[in-house]
Amino acid sequence: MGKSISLYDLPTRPTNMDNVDCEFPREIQDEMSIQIPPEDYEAELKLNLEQHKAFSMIIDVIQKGKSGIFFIDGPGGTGKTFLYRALLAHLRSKKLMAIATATSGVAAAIMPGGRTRIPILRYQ
Ligand SMILES: Nc1ncnc2c1ncn2[C@@H]1O[C@H](COP(=O)(O)OP(=O)(O)OP(=O)(O)O)[C@@H](O)[C@H]1O
Repeated sequence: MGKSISLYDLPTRPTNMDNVDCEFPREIQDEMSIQIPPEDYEAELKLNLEQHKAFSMIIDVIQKGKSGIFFIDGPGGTGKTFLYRALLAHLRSKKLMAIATATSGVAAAIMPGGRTRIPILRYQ
């Protein structure tokens, strides 16, 4: 009681949140305003051979406008998240929508814009 909400280090409220005339619903605006960490742009240049192969395969399918499901597997610490971050940065830098979801909050938190639920899929 009596404390300011600003003391709780919460994410800042998007400035366009009240713009009801905006072309896109709030969830989509939120996705489009995700900040890409500079190191995630650089991750694309640092991918190892296997990461690069997966990266190219996935981006190629997207660029061709095809659909696909990819399963990335590997022992802990082998760079799966590193690859996801490179993919997210690449797609978002091209103004494409890339929704990062995970089944646990911890897993979601290690990806920029990661979330455990996807209300955005209500929109078509
Ligand atoms: N190509 C790379 N170049 C530089 N560092 C990398 C590369 N790939 C992975 N790393 C680093 O290796 C560490 C482990 O990678 P990452 O967290 O992506 O592994 P993971 O497969 O997702 O692990 P886990 O399954 O345990 O979550 C991280 O510090 C990451 O930054």
